[in-house]
Amino acid sequence: MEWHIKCDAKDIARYVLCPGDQARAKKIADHFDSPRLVADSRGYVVYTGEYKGVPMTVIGTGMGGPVVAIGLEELAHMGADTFIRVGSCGVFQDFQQVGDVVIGSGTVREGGTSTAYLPLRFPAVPTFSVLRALVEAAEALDIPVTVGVGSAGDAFYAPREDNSRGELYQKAGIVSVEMESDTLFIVGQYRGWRTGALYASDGTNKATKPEDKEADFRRGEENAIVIALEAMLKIAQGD
Ligand SMILES: O=P(O)(O)O[C@H]1O[C@H](CO)[C@@H](O)[C@H]1O
Ligand SMILES: O=c1cc[nH]c(=O)[nH]1
Repeated sequence: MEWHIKCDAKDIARYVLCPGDQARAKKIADHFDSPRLVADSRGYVVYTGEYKGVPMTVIGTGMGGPVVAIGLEELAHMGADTFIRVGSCGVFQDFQQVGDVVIGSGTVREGGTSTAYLPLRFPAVPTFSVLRALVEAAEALDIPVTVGVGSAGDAFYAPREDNSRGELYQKAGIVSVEMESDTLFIVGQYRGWRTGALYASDGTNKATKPEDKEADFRRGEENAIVIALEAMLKIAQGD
């Protein structure tokens, strides 16, 4: 029995979707046939079921690098080896709207947890086969996505002296800001897991917001969920 995620290893699938938001984990599990809540401890909620015949697990980790590292390490102890983060993000580019889906091709490492695994000179990037599966799933579903480099760090409400960081990231073409992909990619690199990540834009960092931000975000969230599920299905079918 793992220390934080209390369940039987036979309740964990090899293929894992890992949002931060526990409510999103339930939404993902609702796409499974016969989803079962297999663990609910220390803020982690874990469901296992089948998606189109393939056993999959979804974990709502909560926010930030430490809980992702602990949660996924314990799932890996129980046999998981492929992880797709289904997250939300803020954005930097003028063309990006609330509800857009971003697929991460890399992450600027601003969080602390990943540095306990590999120094900052290691790039935080997804596994190519997972990135490709995500892009192909989006194309097959005819859902437009932005593929690009994002950023992830620990401090959602960090005080900023000025907007120089935002201006730099906009100029450099950075397309997302969230809190877990740096940890996911680096811990995965170190442990030999396959990882990928996509995010629904909540537009937090945009100056102009659409009238109905909530509805637009929820549409993007559902799009990210179905892209992730279809990508994971293709990965599993290829194994
Ligand atoms: O929607 P999730 O997956 O939680 O991701 C984003 O949302 C949280 C912040 O609001 C952070 O966890 C950030 O990474
Ligand atoms: O970390 C995050 C997540 C969503 N939106 C943001 O602006 N930041």
